[in-house]
Amino acid sequence: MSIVLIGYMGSGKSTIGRKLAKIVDFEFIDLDDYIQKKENLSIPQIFETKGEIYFRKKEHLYLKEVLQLSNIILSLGGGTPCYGSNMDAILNAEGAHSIYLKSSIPSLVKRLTPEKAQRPLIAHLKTEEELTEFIGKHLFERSFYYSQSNQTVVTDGKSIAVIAEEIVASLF
Ligand SMILES: Nc1ncnc2c1ncn2[C@@H]1O[C@H](COP(=O)(O)OP(=O)(O)O)[C@@H](O)[C@H]1O
Ligand SMILES: O=C(O)C1=C[C@@H](OP(=O)(O)O)[C@@H](O)[C@H](O)C1
Ligand SMILES: [Mg+2]
Repeated sequence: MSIVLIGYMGSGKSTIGRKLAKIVDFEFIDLDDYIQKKENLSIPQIFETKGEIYFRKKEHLYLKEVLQLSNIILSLGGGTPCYGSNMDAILNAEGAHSIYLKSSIPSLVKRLTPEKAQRPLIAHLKTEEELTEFIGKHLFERSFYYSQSNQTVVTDGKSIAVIAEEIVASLF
């Protein structure tokens, strides 16, 4: 069995995935890290030099690759389930259990403000108001995909450790 973490940028996929993998002693794969290693470029460099469409093509290719693996905790990028046939591939992958880490707009704004620069889609947004407006619209569009996950876990007001333990308790 594998666990696939889904959710908007800043929902905690990478941080919670790493923690979860330690608890259950599964291999941890962060799809963004996987792409960066395979392409030998950082995510901002890929967007800057090759463009978003190239990134989405590689994201699809490597998603299919890692979905073949078992006993992994897989943290996706925020956009992964929202392009092409990716969400269907996740839902149909054998032994994969998908979890949507659901976070409110204010929580996302708070977590993403200090980390905007590493995320090309929001790096240009200057004020808290701009970030709030962008996330509100973007999350509305993407929720259609996220909400197809097998399970939803609300993250607001919970620490990383509490969320990881909640997931473990719900699964085993
Ligand atoms: N539940 C939480 N409580 C407090 N901080 C959090 C929580 N979830 C994530 N964070 C913080 O938000 C930032 C983004 O988390 P990250 O795991 O990179 O999100 P994602 O991979 O979903 O974009 C990190 O600094 C992380 O420590
Ligand atoms: O939401 C998105 O489209 C993206 C989210 C990022 O991952 P995180 O959700 O881990 O920040 C990364 O894949 C890329 O910057 C694009
Ligand atoms: Mg991440």
